[in-house]
Amino acid sequence: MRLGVIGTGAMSGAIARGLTKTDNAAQFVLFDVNDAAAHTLATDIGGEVAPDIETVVKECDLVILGVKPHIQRLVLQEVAPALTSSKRPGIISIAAGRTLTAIFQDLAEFGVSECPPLIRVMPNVNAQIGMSASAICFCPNVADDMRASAISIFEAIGECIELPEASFSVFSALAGASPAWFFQILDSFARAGVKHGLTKKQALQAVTQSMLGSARMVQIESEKDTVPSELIDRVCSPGGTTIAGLLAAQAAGLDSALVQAVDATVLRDQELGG
Ligand SMILES: NC(=O)C1=CN([C@@H]2O[C@H](COP(=O)(O)OP(=O)(O)OC[C@H]3O[C@@H](n4cnc5c(N)ncnc54)[C@H](OP(=O)(O)O)[C@@H]3O)[C@@H](O)[C@H]2O)C=CC1
Ligand SMILES: O=C(O)[C@@H]1CCC=N1
Repeated sequence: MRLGVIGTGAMSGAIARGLTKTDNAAQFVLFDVNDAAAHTLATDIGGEVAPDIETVVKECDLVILGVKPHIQRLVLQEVAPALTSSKRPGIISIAAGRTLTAIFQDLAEFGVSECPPLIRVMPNVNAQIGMSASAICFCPNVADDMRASAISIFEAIGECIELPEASFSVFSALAGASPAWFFQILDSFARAGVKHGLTKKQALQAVTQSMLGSARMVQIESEKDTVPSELIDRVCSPGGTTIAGLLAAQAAGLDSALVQAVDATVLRDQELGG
């Protein structure tokens, strides 16, 4: 399969780098206004750089639009002329907020009368190490084999669930944005460790391994229907250290800070939608 990428930045780069470490045999055709960015990625993954967007669209089976949401309309204007031929690639948007309807409305304004096969995916940056949590949804006209190809890409670089588009905003918060929050949480814990005398490296190693193990524990225990609150109780000894720390974190607004983070992300995602 020939996989096009328009906009070879942080997220597309993570997808491409992650995919080349799997046995998914995609051949990449890349384009970026920043020619150096496209060439760097091409060198890393063994792909080719196209001279323009039209070439990417004409040569590929699936094309990932990897530009920021506010740039997408501009890119769709350049994509549109190549979508009038009978062989049209699947267009995969990974942009936060941008709905399938908004994407088709833009294309229609640029002369595309019949909706092309449009696919929306919300991946995350951990795609680079095969650990993305991705959601996918499709326009009704996407053929079964194209759906399967798109799903196979995102399953190769982590987990991929089919989700109604209406749930994309909250998924974007919980899975698309959350890596940044977890990186922040790790960094904050590591600083607390430094405050108490560990080196930054020791502190980061301790808290990273603990977070990894805890996430895995939740995954494994959830198969037995054990919920996180039961796991919390297993750690909190009566009159012990953990409950003292947990209550202090809650008094400082831990729960409400996380809910507010999700609320703000959902709101911003919806603002970016049109
Ligand atoms: N970063 C993440 O973790 C995630 C991002 N996303 C989505 O992925 C998309 C890309 O985000 P991200 O990778 O962070 O952004 P980046 O800025 O890292 O990458 C975008 C790339 O597109 C290039 N570009 C800008 N304009 C054009 C154009 N007209 N034609 C071709 N290329 C262009 C940029 O070049 P230049 O830098 O020179 O402008 C840049 O190299 C966004 O829509 C975002 O919502 C989704 C999930 C997670
Ligand atoms: O910050 C953003 O808008 C993108 C979408 C999800 C993660 N990064």
